[in-house]
Amino acid sequence: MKKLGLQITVHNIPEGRFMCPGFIDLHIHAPQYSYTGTATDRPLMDWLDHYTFPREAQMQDLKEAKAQYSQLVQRLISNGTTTAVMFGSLHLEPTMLLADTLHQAGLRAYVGKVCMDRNSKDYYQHSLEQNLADTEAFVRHVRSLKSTLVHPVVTPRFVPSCSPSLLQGLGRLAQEHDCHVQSHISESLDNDAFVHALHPEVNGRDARLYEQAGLLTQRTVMAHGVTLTTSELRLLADRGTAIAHCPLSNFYFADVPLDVQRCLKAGVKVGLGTDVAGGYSPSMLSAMRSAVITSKAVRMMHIDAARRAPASCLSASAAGNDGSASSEPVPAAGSEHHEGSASSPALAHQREHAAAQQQRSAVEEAAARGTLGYKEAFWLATMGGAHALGLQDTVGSFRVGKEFDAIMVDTELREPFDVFSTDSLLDRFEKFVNLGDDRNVRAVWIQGGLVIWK
Ligand SMILES: Nc1nc2[nH]cnc2c(=O)[nH]1
Repeated sequence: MKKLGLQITVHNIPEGRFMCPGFIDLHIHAPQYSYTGTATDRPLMDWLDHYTFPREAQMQDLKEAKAQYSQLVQRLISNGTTTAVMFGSLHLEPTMLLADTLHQAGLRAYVGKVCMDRNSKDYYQHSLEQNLADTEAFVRHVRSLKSTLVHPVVTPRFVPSCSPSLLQGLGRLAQEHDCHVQSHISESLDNDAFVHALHPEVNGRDARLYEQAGLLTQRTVMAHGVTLTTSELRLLADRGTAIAHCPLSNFYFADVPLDVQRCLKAGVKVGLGTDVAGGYSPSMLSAMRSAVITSKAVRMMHIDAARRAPASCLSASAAGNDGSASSEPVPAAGSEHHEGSASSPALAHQREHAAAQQQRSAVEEAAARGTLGYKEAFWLATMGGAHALGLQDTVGSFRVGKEFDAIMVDTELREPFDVFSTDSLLDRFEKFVNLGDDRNVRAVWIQGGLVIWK
């Protein structure tokens, strides 16, 4: 280093500590931080009206907003989050203040003013024109910070809150200003029912409305997507639109779990989000654990469905996934008798035997489905998020030429887990992912700058 004329201090990392890439939280609502850990008792549409809109509206008190946003940003960094994709609130000033707070703290962030022009109370919705004008003003404000870390995001809240004209206008703004887009898509059955009542012309499908408005782009991150159909997943993949998987909040709102492997197989980019306050933890370690548990639950559901499927379904599914006929079709139990058939006990026994065999195969097939482990969850929380944001050459892993967004993890604290001489470095890493918390995150760097040292 001296030869190169560089003044560099070399630090040796003590035994029991390691560095890893910082976490990328792909979906979080900043003005919901104050009630994180409470308000876990209502379904989505009710939860929004009852808790969320009133609390977000309180951000108009700029002193309160400053206090809450500063605390949130410190909490995120302390937990090892180095990039966050954030919803602000409906109002312009508090959301500009949020962007300023992120800029001052040095957190890498994509942040948006929330847009809503229907289906809320008057105190928490604006006209189409005001939403568009404020979004433009917000984009200009963030760009005026000249930050390489904080970027504006065009942010329609979700279809129930945004008229088609607003969606269209926001699609135009995103294109004109070359911005990222964030929203919610197909989050729950109550969302889908609401959208169906509003838009029977597109069969109530969020994806169709976003597509029509030009909001599905390669810079779009859509939260949830649990009820997306296969053709909608293909559409997202074609457009380069990513899904922010928010497994913890899905347990509360979603009705069905997101099958991450199905999304990845369809070519959709997937990362992880905390979805504070729908998700009650701001920690990405918690999001990783919930992602692993969700994928185990998806496998359980497949196994259970195979176990419960009546023989008639199994004989249909035994036709194979490609729809081709199986070599020995098994008439369904209780189906119309065929020539010289059920009267023979031997034939009935043969059918029962074949059906049981098919059921065993279906269960085995379901049990053989892969699930996410801690390594895959960690990948989603780092490289998955980086791909979702188009930052795969900038952050998410350690590679020459990337920016240094990193955390130093200490596993020697005896808190909140123990390590033993028998533990390898990989064991320590797995314990951190499964058992660790912010106490283990001893230092955080973003774009090479130290932002916390504890
Ligand atoms: N989880 C969640 N879903 C939403 N859908 C629309 N708004 C929200 C929100 O604030 N949180």
